[in-house]
Amino acid sequence: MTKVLIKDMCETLRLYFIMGSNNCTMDPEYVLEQAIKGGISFFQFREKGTDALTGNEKVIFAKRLQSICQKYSIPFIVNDDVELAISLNADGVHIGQGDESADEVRRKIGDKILGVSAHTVEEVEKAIANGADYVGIGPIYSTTTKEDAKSPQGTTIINEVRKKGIEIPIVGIGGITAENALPVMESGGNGISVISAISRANDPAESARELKEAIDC
Ligand SMILES: Cc1ncc(COP(=O)(O)OP(=O)(O)O)c(N)n1
Ligand SMILES: Cc1ncsc1CCOP(=O)(O)O
Ligand SMILES: [Mg+2]
Repeated sequence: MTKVLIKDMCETLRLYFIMGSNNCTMDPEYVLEQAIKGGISFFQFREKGTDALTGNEKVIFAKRLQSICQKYSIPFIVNDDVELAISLNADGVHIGQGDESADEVRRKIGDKILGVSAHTVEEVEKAIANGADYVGIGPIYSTTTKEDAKSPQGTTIINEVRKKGIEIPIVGIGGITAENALPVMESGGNGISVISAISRANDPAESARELKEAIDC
């Protein structure tokens, strides 16, 4: 896939689904395909934590999910593992404050999409200086999906970033559901990123549809 143009990034980030094998109660390939049918616009492969696949199994699994994304023209982003992203020719990489530095990752991935997690306005400014295409801000609400997540911070940082006139595309993350998604957009977010709201839903397609409706109104 060719690089998503920055001007299209805000729209593309609208419903960002993140998933690894240990986030699913059903077959992950089925979950991803259903999520796409329900309207997700962006996908992050995040294979980490308890029972996560490693080595060749992780690579094979990543390729299967990537080919589903390619079939539907959904950008395929790899979490943390920059070398995997490069070897798969993924559309991009998402890194956090504790991962490899953003400027180093930008140097390695050229013009692929670079997403960076940020928890303060200063971290957002630094991510921009280092070449981030978008930032993930959170946890907005409380989450049990990420073992080492910080305390929930609500939408305050998103508001602060926008009040400073910073225009980088922003997605909120952490504990987001159809019921609490709208404040993320109202505070200046361009999209929501979710794991469990879709990966653990009985009907992932319906859940994605509900999330989309919640932010489309
Ligand atoms: C869109 C998005 N935002 C934030 C994160 C969290 O990244 P990080 O802080 O590096 O934590 P891990 O996901 O690596 O555990 C994300 N993955 N995606
Ligand atoms: C990866 C990540 N980063 C901050 S919170 C979080 C987990 C989000 O998962 P969920 O949508 O299930 O709360
Ligand atoms: Mg990370």
